[in-house]
Amino acid sequence: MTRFYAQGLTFSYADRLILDSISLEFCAGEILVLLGANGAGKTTLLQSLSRQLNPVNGVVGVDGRDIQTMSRRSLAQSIAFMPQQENRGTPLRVIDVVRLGRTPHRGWWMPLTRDDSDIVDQSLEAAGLTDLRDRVITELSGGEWRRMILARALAQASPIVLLDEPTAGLDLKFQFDVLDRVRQMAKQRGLIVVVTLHDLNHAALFGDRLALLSQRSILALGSPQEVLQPHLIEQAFGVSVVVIEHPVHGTPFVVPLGESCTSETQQRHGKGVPRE
Ligand SMILES: Nc1ncnc2c1ncn2[C@@H]1O[C@H](COP(=O)(O)OP(=O)(O)OP(=O)(O)O)[C@@H](O)[C@H]1O
Repeated sequence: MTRFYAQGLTFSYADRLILDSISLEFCAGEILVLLGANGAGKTTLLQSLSRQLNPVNGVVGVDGRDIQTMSRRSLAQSIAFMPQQENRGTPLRVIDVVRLGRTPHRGWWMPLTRDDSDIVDQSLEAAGLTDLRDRVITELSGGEWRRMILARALAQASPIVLLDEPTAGLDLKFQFDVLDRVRQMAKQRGLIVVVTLHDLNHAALFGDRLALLSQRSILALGSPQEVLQPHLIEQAFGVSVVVIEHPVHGTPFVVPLGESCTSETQQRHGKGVPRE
């Protein structure tokens, strides 16, 4: 079983400290969701975990090996990363881009094996792209494009999958479909999945553990029930919320009340203030 961890991870842009000595241990079969306000450092953390960025201090380790010492190929065999943004580039077909996910396993010059093709097909299906496999990528919508980048990351079939806002720009159905598929894969294949999300209720539904980033550190780490508490959310996002139980799933369900939660606001929502 793969071991993946960050120890004392510190990152700065010039003299601006973004992450201050972050330590995390990731578990196989688990989805860990990174949460935090805009600019809290979620993408920076994911990029540091995948060696897109080099920390000024600390170590990211896979099975006891510092990722800084790994070859590009061996790193790509261990860690798949779905970026938040990417240039649209040349007019390839969707299937050609997803096939690129297999490169760390076969090299540029080797033809796809039957296994490679099966994995590509499964990844296209998981991202709901089977019908769009021959579409030229310059003709994709924003959401279709994001799903293609996700499919390419899944096709890498690495034991560690890092997804930066995989649901951004997706419609309601695909927001759920994609997270559900990723969760199934994490459980079936024992993957380590680290994902950034902005929707706290999606995080509660799909995350096994949540890490809430604030002020360059991890403010809270634990189950959705442990992390999605009003005082922690207010501290991280500056928004007052109430947290109720999801009527179907029983998970925490966060209802924002707004930036300044006055007794007047609460009264309007029928919370906390007794009627006269
Ligand atoms: N290339 C860069 N040069 C300097 N500062 C940067 C650079 N990229 C990001 N930053 C800063 O680093 C901080 C963390 O950015 P990051 O993208 O990690 O935040 P985030 O939590 O992912 O935000 P969001 O929710 O908006 O995606 C922000 O203050 C951002 O302005």
